[in-house]
Amino acid sequence: MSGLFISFEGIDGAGKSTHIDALAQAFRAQGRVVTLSREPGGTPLAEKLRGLVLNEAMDAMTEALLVFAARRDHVQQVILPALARGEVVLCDRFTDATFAYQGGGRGFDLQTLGVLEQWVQGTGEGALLQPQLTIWFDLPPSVAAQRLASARVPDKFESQPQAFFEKVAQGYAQRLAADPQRFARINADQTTDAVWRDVAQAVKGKGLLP
Ligand SMILES: Nc1ncnc2c1ncn2[C@@H]1O[C@H](COP(=O)(O)OP(=O)(O)OP(=O)(O)O)[C@@H](O)[C@H]1O
Ligand SMILES: Cc1cn([C@H]2C[C@H](O)[C@@H](COP(=O)(O)O)O2)c(=O)[nH]c1=O
Repeated sequence: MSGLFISFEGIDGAGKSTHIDALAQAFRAQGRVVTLSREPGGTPLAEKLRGLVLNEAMDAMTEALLVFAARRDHVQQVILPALARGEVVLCDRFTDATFAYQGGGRGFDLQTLGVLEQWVQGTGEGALLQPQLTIWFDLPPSVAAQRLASARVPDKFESQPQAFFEKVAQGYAQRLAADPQRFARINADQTTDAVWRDVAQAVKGKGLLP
């Protein structure tokens, strides 16, 4: 069986985590082995870098370099081996988040991010490791802020103003426009059941679940 790589994206509080476990269960019910992971993070080293990125003040380039360093370790240690074993890798965020947060939100140069993407995810002869499917939970920043206000103490990104998340959302929209086949855009401003229905439909629509 060939490996399958799915990523989940959206602004903070968009509702990704709520559905990743449910999708893992759906794949396990089909007899698939599932690797659940997240970015930044997913390895001991990358989790240390996550702690820095989410808690320390730094400029946009430092943030970009740290998330790509974490990604390199994660890709080498976890994602590629799991795909080689034929597993389903469900990853809470991947490189689209860097283009959205560091590129869109922070305004860091997109061309430089493209070079780093090639370095970190290049698999030879110009090919790039990318998810087969990216599920983008699209939620207005005002709604996400309301959801998060009652959910947890905000980290460095979650404390950003609404205008930052408007730019992050534009960053995601640009990534979708550049690679529409890979993306499923989900209206996350619905009940949890309705969002799950759309998530399941997106995965089935790609022929990844019966
Ligand atoms: N459809 C929904 N309607 C109302 N509340 C929701 C919905 N989906 C998730 N929530 C709630 O919103 C909050 C954020 O959800 P969740 O943690 O799944 O988002 P997330 O995208 O994983 O966020 P982050 O990326 O910041 O970790 C949680 O309290 C969750 O219970
Ligand atoms: C991969 C990645 C993530 N971020 C930001 C986005 C979120 O605010 C946090 C991760 O927190 P989550 O609760 O696990 O969603 O990190 C980023 O700025 N750049 C990235 O590449």
